[in-house]
Amino acid sequence: MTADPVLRAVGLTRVHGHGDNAITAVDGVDLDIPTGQMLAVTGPSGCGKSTLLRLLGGLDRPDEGEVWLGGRRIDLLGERALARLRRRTVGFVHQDFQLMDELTAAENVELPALLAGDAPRTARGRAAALLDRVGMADRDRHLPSELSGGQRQRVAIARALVNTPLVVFADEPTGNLDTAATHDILRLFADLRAAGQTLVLVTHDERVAATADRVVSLRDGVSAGDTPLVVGGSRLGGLLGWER
Ligand SMILES: Nc1ncnc2c1ncn2[C@@H]1O[C@H](COP(=O)(O)OP(=O)(O)OP(=O)(O)O)[C@@H](O)[C@H]1O
Repeated sequence: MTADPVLRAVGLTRVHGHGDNAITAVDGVDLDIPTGQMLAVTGPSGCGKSTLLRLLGGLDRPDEGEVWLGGRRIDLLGERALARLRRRTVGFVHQDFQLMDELTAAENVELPALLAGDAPRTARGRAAALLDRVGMADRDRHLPSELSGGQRQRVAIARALVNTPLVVFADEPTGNLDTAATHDILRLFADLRAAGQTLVLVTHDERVAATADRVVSLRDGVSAGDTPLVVGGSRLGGLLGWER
């Protein structure tokens, strides 16, 4: 067991459906994720990766087991308390970006800060700084429809960061991107990790998994392997073509 993990799962189990249609998507998973770790969850289609991610991020509740985030048990919280905690401590990045079509890039990033109670000016300032950080400062007034896939994903990452979450979760964040855009997003995740951000990614792309500190493989909802990779070293630098 890791000392003081930022995220901990104990005996996590989630069954979808009922009776004959019941599927145990996640089956007794234990996981400790220390602050600053970049963890990749891999495995074949349907093995439970997304379900596990949603449980860890408080978007879904386990049928059995516990989820601890920032030292707090979250699976027993009521809906409102969980939503409030999620807003402040969790950032989510989806494969299909899930930006609001009618809002500009800047407004998309500001929105979670406003919902969390920040003053409009504060939210605007935070959004501007984050769009700059992800290389999108010059596109802040564009609508999502006016951006490429990679640019949309960068906006989605800025949005995930706006409330300085304890953990950023990403579900196949490069699944809809071409090679060049994938490379940009991986570089951005590597920068976040270097800045101490804890990241949990779901991917079936081995190139993406290879940029993580640690890879957990799932098979039929069960952890089938847990591989620590070289941390902060040549493996990541070599893959991205740059030295840390
Ligand atoms: N809401 C749901 N209702 C019923 N079954 C579900 C639901 N969500 C997921 N499942 C089932 O649970 C299992 C795990 O699904 P999950 O989406 O977590 O897998 P995954 O590894 O992320 O798959 P993929 O790589 O294809 O996205 C699958 O058999 C899936 O069909």
